Amino acid sequence: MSGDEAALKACDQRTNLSVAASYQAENGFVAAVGPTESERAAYAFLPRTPTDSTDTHLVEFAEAMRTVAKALRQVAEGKAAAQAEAAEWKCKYELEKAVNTHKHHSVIKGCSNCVKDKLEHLASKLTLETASADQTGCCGNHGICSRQILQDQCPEPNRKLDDTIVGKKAPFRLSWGCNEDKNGQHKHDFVSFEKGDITTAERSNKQILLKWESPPQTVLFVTKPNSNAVHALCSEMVRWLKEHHNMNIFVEPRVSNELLTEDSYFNFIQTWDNDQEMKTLHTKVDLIVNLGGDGTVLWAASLFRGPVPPVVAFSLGSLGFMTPFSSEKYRECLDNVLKRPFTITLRSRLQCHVIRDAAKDEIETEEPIIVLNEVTIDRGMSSYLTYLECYCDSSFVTCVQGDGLIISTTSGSTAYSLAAGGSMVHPQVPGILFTPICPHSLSFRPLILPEYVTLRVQVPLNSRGQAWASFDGKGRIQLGPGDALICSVSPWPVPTACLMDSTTDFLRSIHEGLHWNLRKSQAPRD
Ligand SMILES: NC(=O)c1ccc[n+]([C@@H]2O[C@H](COP(=O)([O-])OP(=O)(O)OC[C@H]3O[C@@H](n4cnc5c(N)ncnc54)[C@H](O)[C@@H]3O)[C@@H](O)[C@H]2O)c1
Ligand SMILES: Nc1ncnc2c1ncn2[C@@H]1O[C@H](COP(=O)(O)OP(=O)(O)OP(=O)(O)O)[C@@H](O)[C@H]1O
Repeated sequence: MSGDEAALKACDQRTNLSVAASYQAENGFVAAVGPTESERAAYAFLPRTPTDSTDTHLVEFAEAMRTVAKALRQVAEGKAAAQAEAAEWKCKYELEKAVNTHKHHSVIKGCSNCVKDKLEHLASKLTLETASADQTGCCGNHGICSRQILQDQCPEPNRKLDDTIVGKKAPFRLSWGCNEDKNGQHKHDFVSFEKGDITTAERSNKQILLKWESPPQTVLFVTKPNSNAVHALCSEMVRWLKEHHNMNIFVEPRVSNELLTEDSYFNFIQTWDNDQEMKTLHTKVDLIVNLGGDGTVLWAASLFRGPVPPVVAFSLGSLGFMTPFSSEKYRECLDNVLKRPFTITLRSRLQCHVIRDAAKDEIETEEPIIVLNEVTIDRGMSSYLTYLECYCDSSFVTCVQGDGLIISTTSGSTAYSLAAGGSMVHPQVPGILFTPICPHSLSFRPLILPEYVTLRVQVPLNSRGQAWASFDGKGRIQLGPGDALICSVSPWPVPTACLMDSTTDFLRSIHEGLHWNLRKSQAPRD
């Protein structure tokens, strides 16, 4: 029995005894019946518990319990803070490791600085508000602020065989609109305190434009399986891209087999054999072409745990919140995307770590699990309520008692979180959604928290049942009492090409996909 449980039991016993003793004393049969062990304890207690003070003792007891609860919460908060800090350090370590790996890779190629710059730019989470002027001059072109984030023009003396097949990645530039202030100076800082006055800088137009610096050369196809229509379209598009744009084509191993079985014409397509090769895809692929529904976009994103190339998603599913392009017009669309600047939505992702109680608070050594929609913690097969303690950084948020909890990105806000009563949020709003599933409480409204926080969801040691975490609806992991899940925004967003722009596409998807706020118009007055 733990110290807390012992304290609880002692308080409980004390209260029961005092109530029993006073009842017996008041009813005059204490002396008539032979004393049992508990009665003897009650007699011993009697001098200290006057019969008229039962209520006082109950109040004292409640206060003692509050103190115990407060102490326990403080301990848990301390633990949460330490673990959140550990998670943050782990993320920093992983980022640093990634930078070093790429640095090493590029030293071999004789180009250390450019790749390091690339990663450092990306690692800064594309913090566009605080970007410093680049060589072409910030706000140089008609108030459009731009930063070159990918530049790969260094000589590569030791190219590997597959590099010669694939060629090097096409450099591109990201631009976003911004307003200039009276002096023609654009304020990069989000908050300024010139002359002691706190002000937020004018909001920039955060619609981001991607412009290739040289033509992209390599496309990866990610396609929905078990669909004849998708397969036929994929083989037609691969042919077209090869014949009209002379592109290098990557496909998944499954699709490679299908295409090669179909026709030896497809001998030029490339694929990968193992996870290690898959992990280097982002260094070869300029663009991802996605054929399927939202689930296929989730799948494509899951292939890239680090940087993700821009995704052009053709709608071949039923809803299509993240798939704005029509497959009928694929030639026109791909011509545009390959040759002209196009707008993108930067969709943030969440990185999740599981901490096992048995592992003495150390984060599981495996890499973080990255989600584009959400991580869900639910009760699985258990018929008990889930009981989850939630912390935001080191502050206690709440205990979830219900079917579970969804921690969602803004892109995921139109998926499971929406079904559980969460708000729909524009994908470029920097936030994390905290949405309960069937909470057994009348007042548990969903929350939206800022993107910079670390969330921790803990299954308490005295939980009646297990909890289960699933990631974008897949890969369920069991969480036992004492286990915890830690989530924060990943530094690697998914850039998806827009049909129009981020806002127009978002509103279109909620109108067309969900018939949002569709109502017959009120009849005019007679
Ligand atoms: N009650 C629910 O609404 C519910 C339950 C479980 C899972 N889901 C969602 O399904 C997702 C997995 O999708 P899947 O395609 O692999 O499974 P799936 O094939 O079961 O499809 C689930 C549906 O969710 C839609 N969807 C997925 N992501 C979306 C998004 N960001 N915005 C709007 N709709 C979206 C899909 O278009 C599809 O119609 C999970 O991430 C979760 O969000 C929803
Ligand atoms: N390349 C892939 N490899 C393996 N599984 C995939 C791949 N692409 C998609 N899937 C899975 O196939 C399922 C269906 O895909 P998707 O959601 O794109 O199609 P859909 O259900 O027809 O469309 P919608 O989601 O719009 O209703 C999803 O569960 C998804 O995870």
